[in-house]
Amino acid sequence: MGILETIKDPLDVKRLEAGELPLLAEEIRDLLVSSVARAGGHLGPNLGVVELTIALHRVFDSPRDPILFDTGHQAYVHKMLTGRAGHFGTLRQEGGLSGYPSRTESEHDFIENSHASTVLSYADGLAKAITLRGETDRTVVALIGDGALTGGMAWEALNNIAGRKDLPLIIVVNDNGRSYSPTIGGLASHLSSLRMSQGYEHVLELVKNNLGRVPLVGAPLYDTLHGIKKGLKDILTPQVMFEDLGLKYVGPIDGHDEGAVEAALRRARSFRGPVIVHVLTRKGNGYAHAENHDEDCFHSPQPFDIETGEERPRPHSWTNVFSGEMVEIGAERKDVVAITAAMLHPTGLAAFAEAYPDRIYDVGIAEQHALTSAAGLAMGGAHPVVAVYATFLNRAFDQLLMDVALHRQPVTVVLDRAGVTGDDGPSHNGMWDLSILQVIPGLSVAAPRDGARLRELLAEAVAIEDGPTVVRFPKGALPKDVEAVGKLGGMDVLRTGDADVLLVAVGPMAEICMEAATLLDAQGISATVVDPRWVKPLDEALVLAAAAHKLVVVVEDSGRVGGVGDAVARLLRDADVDVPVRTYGIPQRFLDHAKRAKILSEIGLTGQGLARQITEAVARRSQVMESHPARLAQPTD
Ligand SMILES: Cc1ncc(C[n+]2csc(CCOP(=O)(O)OP(=O)(O)O)c2C)c(N)n1
Ligand SMILES: CC(=O)[C@@H](O)[C@H](O)COP(=O)(O)O
Ligand SMILES: [Mg+2]
Repeated sequence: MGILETIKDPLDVKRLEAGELPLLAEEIRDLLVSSVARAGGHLGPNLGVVELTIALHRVFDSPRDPILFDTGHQAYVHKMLTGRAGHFGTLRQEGGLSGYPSRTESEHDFIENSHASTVLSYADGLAKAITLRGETDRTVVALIGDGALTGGMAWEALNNIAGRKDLPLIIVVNDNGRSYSPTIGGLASHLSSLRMSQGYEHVLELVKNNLGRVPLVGAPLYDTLHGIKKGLKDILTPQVMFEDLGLKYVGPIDGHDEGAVEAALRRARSFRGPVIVHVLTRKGNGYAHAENHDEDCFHSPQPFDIETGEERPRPHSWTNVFSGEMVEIGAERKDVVAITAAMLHPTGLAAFAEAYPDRIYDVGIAEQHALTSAAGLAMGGAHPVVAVYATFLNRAFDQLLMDVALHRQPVTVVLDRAGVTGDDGPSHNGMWDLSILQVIPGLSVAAPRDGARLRELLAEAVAIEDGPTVVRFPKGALPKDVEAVGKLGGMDVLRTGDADVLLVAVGPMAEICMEAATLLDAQGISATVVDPRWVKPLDEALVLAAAAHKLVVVVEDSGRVGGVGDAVARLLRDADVDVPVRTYGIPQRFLDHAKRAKILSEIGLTGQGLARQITEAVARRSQVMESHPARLAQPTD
């Protein structure tokens, strides 16, 4: 029986002899590789924190000492050491282990939000609460990556934490030099200068070979080293930088030397005040295909072959089309520049970056900065294209509203992963943008239904110079192109029917609307299908189309509250067109992780599901009309 199988609780980790830990680490790595090879998930980040997480659970007493993870994608080892190793066969499966911390899974898990750069704020609050309650024997531990440390919230929190010498808080900076790609910016250069300098290698060698293993003498010698390090300040700037902030700094520590990490953590805990422990790790450590994976060290691979490291091929995706179109646009429009928030490859901007290296900006995990910097670029005569995952735009809402739209700046925001994403759980679904964007004056929003329309609408968006535009599309494989059979104002008519139902298909929902229309024929219900293309502002032609039908159905891959359906209902009400509007979309709740297709099916966003719901709506409508012939003002569904 392996060691890992015996770990039911962090106490079991504490009981192990130091000599057993390398074998435990090996078993953990084996389980990480086999689990992610089967189901996909975050391999590189978790391989990099094996020794670090073992040390955390040997030094601190989770959950009394809360151990918090920024973003949470690197918490698989934490899950294994808190009794869940046996569940990794269900990783990221519906009803199985979440790929992020989950409060319902374990008392050892605290933060479920996968949006980066939040952990220090949680830690600040938790540490204040503990202090207020006089629980002096507790310590809050926050693990933050070097990438997450480029996010503004992290510095807001650091500023607050530095002002409180009494907070029992240990900040572990997991510095592997990468987000997906190498981390950018001034902070990263600080950290990387440390890693690259000769003097640092000497310092690390000293730390690695002497202090970590000398329990009694280690601490004073460590202080001496710190003193010496002051003399090397041109080399060890992070210490200076953090200490200038008023924060104690311990490090840099070799994050794959479990003993050294343990010693550093114990030392940091003895300070009883906010301390930064700077740990150097390697993303993908221990699995060569991840270590040597140029793009992102197997940050979040598809299922793959363990022997060869070959990932399951990814289907031709919306992102691929966006990537190619951006290169085309970049050739024609020298004013077009692109901005990524540390996700150059995942958002498809790598090809643009290669073609136009002086017109790409990677701002780090800093979406707020990305949007306001884009406003500045636009004021300077550029047309920026900011590519982010839809859910991460939430963080930059005020910047889009007050820095971009208020000044009517021609910025194009491209939202990848719009709609249900699935595997990454509730905080990753792009189900908010069509609601929050409705309130932004002067902003136009396009939702392409297929690859051909993505190319067209992206070109239209970057041609709009009197205000901001948004183009949104979902995760995953492209559907077949659906050609229009006519036009209605600026809208595409995809199918003409009689007066029964007007189906308004938002973006990729066109595919299931066409399927539903065919199924409705069999029920004797005739549906017209239109694709608005631009869902904000809505096309006035929609009013006339609606007036000619008995029921309007809007289908959107976004939260129903305040989305396109509500906008259509408002448009018709304002035009005194008294036709009932039904909206089918994502229920306004946090969706548990599961495969995208499974979630869409469960919430009725399939051809069959739609046909069934519309049939029921038409039947309800008929009953109402029979029993109350006077048309009742119909609120939206
Ligand atoms: C606000 C936000 N933007 C983007 C992402 C996407 N994302 C997930 S992990 C990651 C990289 C994190 O890098 P780092 O903090 O260094 O952790 P590592 O993966 O290196 O352990 C990014 C950009 C996110 N989760 N949250
Ligand atoms: C943790 C995080 O935010 C990303 O790594 C996310 O898991 C990427 O998901 P995709 O697979 O959709 O790129
Ligand atoms: Mg990193």
